[in-house]
Amino acid sequence: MSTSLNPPKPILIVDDEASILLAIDTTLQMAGLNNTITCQDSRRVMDLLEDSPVEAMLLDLNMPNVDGHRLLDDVRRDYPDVPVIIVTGAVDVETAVRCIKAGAFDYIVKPVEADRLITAVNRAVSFQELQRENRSLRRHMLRDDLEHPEAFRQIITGNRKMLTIFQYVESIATTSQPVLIRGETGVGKELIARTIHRLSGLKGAFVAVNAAGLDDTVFSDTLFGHVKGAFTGADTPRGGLIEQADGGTLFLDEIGDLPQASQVKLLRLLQEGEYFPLGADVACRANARIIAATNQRLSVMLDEGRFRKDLNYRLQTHRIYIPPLRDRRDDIPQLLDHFLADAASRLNKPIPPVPRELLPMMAGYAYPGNIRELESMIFDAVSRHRSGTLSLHSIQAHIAREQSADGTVPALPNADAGPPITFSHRLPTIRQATDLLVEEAMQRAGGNQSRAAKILGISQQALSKRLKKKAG
Ligand SMILES: Nc1ncnc2c1ncn2[C@@H]1O[C@H](COP(=O)(O)OP(=O)(O)OP(=O)(O)O)[C@@H](O)[C@H]1O
Repeated sequence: MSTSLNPPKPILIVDDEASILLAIDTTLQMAGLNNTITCQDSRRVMDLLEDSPVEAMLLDLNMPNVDGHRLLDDVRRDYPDVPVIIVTGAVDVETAVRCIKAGAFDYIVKPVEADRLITAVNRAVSFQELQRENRSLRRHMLRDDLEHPEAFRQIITGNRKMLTIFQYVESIATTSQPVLIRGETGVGKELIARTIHRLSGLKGAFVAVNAAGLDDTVFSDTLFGHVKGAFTGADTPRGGLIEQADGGTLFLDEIGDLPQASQVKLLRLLQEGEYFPLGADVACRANARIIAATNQRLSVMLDEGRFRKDLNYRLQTHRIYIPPLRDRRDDIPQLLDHFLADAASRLNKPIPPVPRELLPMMAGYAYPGNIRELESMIFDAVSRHRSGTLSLHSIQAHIAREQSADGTVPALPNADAGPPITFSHRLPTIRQATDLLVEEAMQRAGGNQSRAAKILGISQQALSKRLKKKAG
């Protein structure tokens, strides 16, 4: 069995027997599918469909007046997008084959088993979602622009790959299926998750849970809550965050850190739409869209058996990979302007003019912490700024520190201790200063031209030219 959020359109149940209508309706309601319409008079079905579009239809075959076979033909002809699930007492294979040939989506024999019914309805709802998503994707690919650019305002980018992600986000935002967002730390996974929620039209809240470092008990208590007496100190029952996300989005960050036992519970939540608060014997139903994120390579974790394959499979109905900043360096100038203005406004300062060297320096760095790192480098520099142009000192020191930490280049001695260059009374000529800089960079890079070029914020070819000129 799999679960769905309530579909946007109702499920129409048609049967001439009131008791069966009630039984089917109750089964769906108990499974959380409470957007239904029931109809006992088959003559009204086509009018009903004309008045209000439906997500899927459950149809009895043997009914007085208009029978199910005829209705199936009419619905397939006028509403070919509506999946029709036949629910009938007829057990013969010929009838089943005839219905499937006529375009029925599924065929269920009475007495109806709850699991079988819910699976069929969820399959029909997922099918509809997929259809909507396909249509939306096609629309977006053809349009090549965004329908709701305002929803992406907080995400600064002009990068082609990111814009394609935005189009994908628009096309999946309204489905209820889970989304898995992958990408290194600080690339903007939560920003994208929030944007999906904003575009989803869901009325409930966006609730974020970070799974990093939580053991199974803490994770379960945080997410699912507990009943009174579940553990020492649980004096009152408490609802979990899943309750707060009811009708909204639950954002599970750092999903790769989930302990195995919690992975099983999350799988149940995704598959059955159910969870157990700690200490409870009776399951509760959840109605939240799940978005998960990870900065880990799940493929490696899957191979090593640290992440469940079934959970991975269930989570990644929709997958988004956000590239690291070093793979979209064309965004750096825009981000720089944005974070300068943002830091100045938060610190209540005017936006400082920046030296020409800043951009090349920033463009040559690898940003292991991605956009969060860029943001904090700029904030730090602006907070230290007093007057004149922005000092590069803190930024240079940060880059040197990071590069030495990951072994890219040897550390700058006392990088934090003072201004990066001190001048004697007589200034060097530009040529002399450039030669000295190149020499120093080559020394710090241990003779490696590509590293030295990175330190200097120029291309390797440009450095190589300068070295040749110097030698000549
Ligand atoms: N394109 C962007 N434009 C503006 N700000 C951004 C952009 N991408 C990320 N940020 C900012 O960078 C910071 C990190 O973003 P976010 O928390 O969404 O990243 P993340 O990938 O979820 O990180 P983590 O894996 O560490 O949880 C936030 O302050 C966010 O506002």
